Parts: sequence; structure tokens; C-alpha cells
Amino acid sequence: MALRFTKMHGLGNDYVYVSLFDQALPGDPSPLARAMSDRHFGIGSDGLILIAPSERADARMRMFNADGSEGEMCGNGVRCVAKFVHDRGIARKDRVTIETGRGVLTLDLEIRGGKAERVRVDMGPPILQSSDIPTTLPGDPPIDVPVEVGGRVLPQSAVSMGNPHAVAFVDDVAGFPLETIGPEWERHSAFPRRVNAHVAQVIRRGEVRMRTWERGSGITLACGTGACAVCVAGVLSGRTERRIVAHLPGGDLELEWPADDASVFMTGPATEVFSGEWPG
Ligand SMILES: N[C@H](CCC[C@H](N)C(=O)O)C(=O)O
Repeated sequence: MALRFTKMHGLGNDYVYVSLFDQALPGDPSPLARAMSDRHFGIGSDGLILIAPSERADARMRMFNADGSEGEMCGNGVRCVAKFVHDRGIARKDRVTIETGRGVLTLDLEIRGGKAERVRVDMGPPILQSSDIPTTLPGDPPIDVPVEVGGRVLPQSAVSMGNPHAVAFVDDVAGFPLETIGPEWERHSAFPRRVNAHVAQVIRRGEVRMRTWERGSGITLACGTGACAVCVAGVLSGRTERRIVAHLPGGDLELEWPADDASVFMTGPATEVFSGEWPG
């Protein structure tokens, strides 16, 4: 049976979204994620996100990377899930709740012409215990710990936003060879569940530029949870203010980690591209 899908993206971080409100998944999501994500033989995406009914929230999401592995959370994805449940009338409200691998998150929607365009997400507090991130690097959390990867020593900070992130502040993100170092960084022995790897450059205390190598998907144009991790690492290392704009290859995100050290807030766009049917 054909599976209806919708392609959406947040700043070019694109996923195939399949709603399970009105159809059932024919089988295991991991091979489906691999097949759909293929940019030559499939639909083409950074992964697959399932939108399902929840007993605790307006909807529940599960995200699968392009290699079929499951991630606990996706910041750009959760904004698109909120847009989908609003725009499709599953929850036509300007505040929706989505159950994710890191609990139920609350999202505030900016609506124009009946459609959600921008979304502010309460991403919950960062996870800073090294054993929970998880990483073997010292510190809770590790900040600017020198780690050798790809033949160079990088000062790495590790933060989890439900999923694990490593951040290295460098002088020039544009010239950094992330494509070549990414595969080794993702699988570095300091990160037992692999890691989403980011390089970030401080432009001024309220503005950073960053690039991402995602666990399970490689280079992506943006990473919402990663931008939150950069914000937290910037604050904890004394480099940035608690409110920043992050410039990612696909566009800008606004991040805020208020002084109570509780939730990180992320604001950015959610965009629908097209819908179709995947042959069953
Ligand atoms: N792009 C996502 C993160 C996906 C993380 C995934 N690659 C993982 O395995 O944790 C974001 O916007 O937050």
C-alpha cells in the first residue's frame, strides 16, 4: 500500500515526514529511512520523521537518520512536526505539545494565512553530566577539552539536548575540513553513542557562525539541537551571551538560554515543500 509523505525542512535540514494518524507503517522504519533519504534513488532527505498519536501530547515524533539509525531528538524536525499538526488540523492551536525522545516539548507557532511559518520551541534543559551525554571526556560538562581527531587537536565541549553534541570553537568555520574529519569525529571513542559534531566561530558575543556534521546523516545545512548545544557551550566557556543568533549554512536560528540555567529556547522557520506517495 502506498505511503503518503510530506517533505519539509527547517533551514534546509530536510526530512521526509510520514503521518501515522491515518495510515500504518508497512514495516521497520530503518530501511525505509535509508531508501527514502537517498538523494539519487529515493526522495532525498537527511532522514525520516514519523508523526504519530500520543497519549501525553498533541503528537509524538520519532526521527531516523539517513543511515537508518534513530536519534532521540531533532530541533529543526520538531518545528516542522508542529507546523504539520497545526496546518493539517490535527491540533489547530498556536501552542502545541510534541512528545519526543527527550520528553514532551511545548512549541509556540507564528501563524500567517492559516499556516505556521515560524516556531519557538522550549527545548528543555541541556544535559550536562558527562555520563548522560554520553562522553568519556572529563568535566560535567566537558568544556574545551583538547581531543585529537583527524590529525588535529580540537578543543571540544560536549552537551546533550536529548541527543549528543560535540562543539569545537575555531577561528574559521568556512575553511574547516568538516567533510573529511566528520566521519572520524562522529565515531571518536570519546563518544560511546557516536556524536553530532559542530564547528563554531564567534563573530561577536551575540552572534556565531557554525557548521555541522550530523551523526547518521553527515553534512547538513542546519541542526537545531546542535545550535542549542553551541549556545550552551558558548555561555559555559564565557565566549557568548545567553541570547545569540546562529548563522548556519541554511539560514539563521535564534537561541536563548535564560539565566535560570533551565530550558534553552530556539526560534526558526518551518517550511513545507511538497507531498507525495511512496510506493508500498
Ligand atoms: N538535525 C537535527 C538533529 C538530528 C540529530 C541526529 N543526527 C542524531 O543522530 O542525533 C536537529 O535539527 O536538531
